[in-house]
Amino acid sequence: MAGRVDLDGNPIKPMTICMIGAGGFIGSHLCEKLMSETPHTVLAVDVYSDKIKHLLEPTSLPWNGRIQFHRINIKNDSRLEGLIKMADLTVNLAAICTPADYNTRPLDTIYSNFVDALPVVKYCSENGKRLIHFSTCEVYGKTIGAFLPEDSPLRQDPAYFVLSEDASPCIFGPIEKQRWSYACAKQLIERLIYAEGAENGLEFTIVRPFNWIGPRMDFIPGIDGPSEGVPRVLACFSNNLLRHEPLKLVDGGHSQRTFIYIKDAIEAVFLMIENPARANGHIFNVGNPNNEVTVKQLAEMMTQVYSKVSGETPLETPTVDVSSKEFYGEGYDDSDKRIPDMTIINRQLGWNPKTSLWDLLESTLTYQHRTYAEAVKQAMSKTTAN
Ligand SMILES: NC(=O)c1ccc[n+]([C@@H]2O[C@H](COP(=O)([O-])OP(=O)(O)OC[C@H]3O[C@@H](n4cnc5c(N)ncnc54)[C@H](O)[C@@H]3O)[C@@H](O)[C@H]2O)c1
Ligand SMILES: O=C(O)[C@H]1O[C@H](OP(=O)(O)OP(=O)(O)OC[C@H]2O[C@@H](n3ccc(=O)[nH]c3=O)[C@H](O)[C@@H]2O)[C@H](O)[C@@H](O)[C@@H]1O
Repeated sequence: MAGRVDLDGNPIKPMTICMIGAGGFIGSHLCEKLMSETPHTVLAVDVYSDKIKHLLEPTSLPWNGRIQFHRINIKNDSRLEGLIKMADLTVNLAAICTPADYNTRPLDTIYSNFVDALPVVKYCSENGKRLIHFSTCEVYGKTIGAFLPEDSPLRQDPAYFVLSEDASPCIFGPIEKQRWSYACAKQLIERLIYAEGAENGLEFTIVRPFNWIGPRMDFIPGIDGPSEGVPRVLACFSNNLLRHEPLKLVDGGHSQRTFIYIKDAIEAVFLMIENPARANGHIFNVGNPNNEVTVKQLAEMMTQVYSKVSGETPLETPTVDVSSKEFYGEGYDDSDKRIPDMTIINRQLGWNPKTSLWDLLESTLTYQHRTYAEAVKQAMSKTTAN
């Protein structure tokens, strides 16, 4: 750890980071890397700590004293401002960010992604503290190309689908499509942070993750989350594979996504944390444009990879189509395609993703199998016995 320097060759001083939402998927990976590779201190704020328990106990861990857990709900806790004041930097990850909630719990979604983030922005601005705020690629909504005729040659032109921070519009569906409650709340908090920067000098960085996936993402329904819960696609498909049931393709699985390995993405956040002069005032796409698939192709690849890591033969019919209304309920809508423009992050931080989709699925599904296969088997045999 000694002699660590930033991208401009300046020594990196140890800092204190207030990380809100540290107990979630991204937070757990960020805390892990900060503890093992840097001398920084983390004030970890969340309502849950299960995913970072291995970093908090036992007290003999080499980073003992450099990570403190604060069980705080940021909706209503006066201790938050004190923690932000104690820190050099605040990283805000707290959010409701599972699509199944956007149309079924739109109020909670808007409060979580906009209203609850307001005090965090305010405290950072008033106390002259730096903020890294987690937004989403969903702020782009749909591509311009989605509105062209199916056979238009312009659909192949990157100008109509590549999503760039400083040029692409944000295209959401009508209000009754409540899917967009999340994207709209995230967009408004981005605009507020940007305005705090412009009018009051807030030092900020906004991160727009593009489908980061890996171990510890969300939950497996009925095992470490509610049986009726609907997590994001990686956990939905993992759950189907663990239970030997067909993977459900919403509206045929034609939507396209680019998936990036969490460990590649965390490298980018690291560079932002330790290179404030290059990261402040910027909005960054963080994704892997080389890993594009349709959801149907993702299902097929996950089926193949899972068979390899588990040694189990895939089902004869590995997928089944389901309507979005049946799967998510009224008010669902979808982003058609998500290719991140990498120009700004390349220029500012020299960062590029490394891991192919096959490789990231192999390590992630190995983890899923090792962590959950036995528990799922036991839960299923109990259900059969009853
Ligand atoms: N994973 C991705 O690919 C992805 C993509 C786009 C955007 N994001 C954004 O990144 C952030 C983190 O995402 P994640 O995948 O780690 O999600 P996550 O749900 O695993 O983590 C969010 C954490 O915030 C905590 N939290 C929520 N409300 C809170 C509150 N009121 N008080 C205290 N803690 C609270 C939750 O308990 C959870 O541990 C979110 O803002 C999300 O919108 C993630
Ligand atoms: O990860 C991101 O970058 C962002 O996008 C996600 O949104 P989305 O990609 O639509 O969510 P997933 O649940 O991962 O679904 C991906 C696609 O798979 C489909 N899907 C999902 C689950 C399933 O079982 N079957 C299925 O076909 C969905 O309809 C969607 O088209 C979430 O909104 C956020 O976590 C985040 O902001």
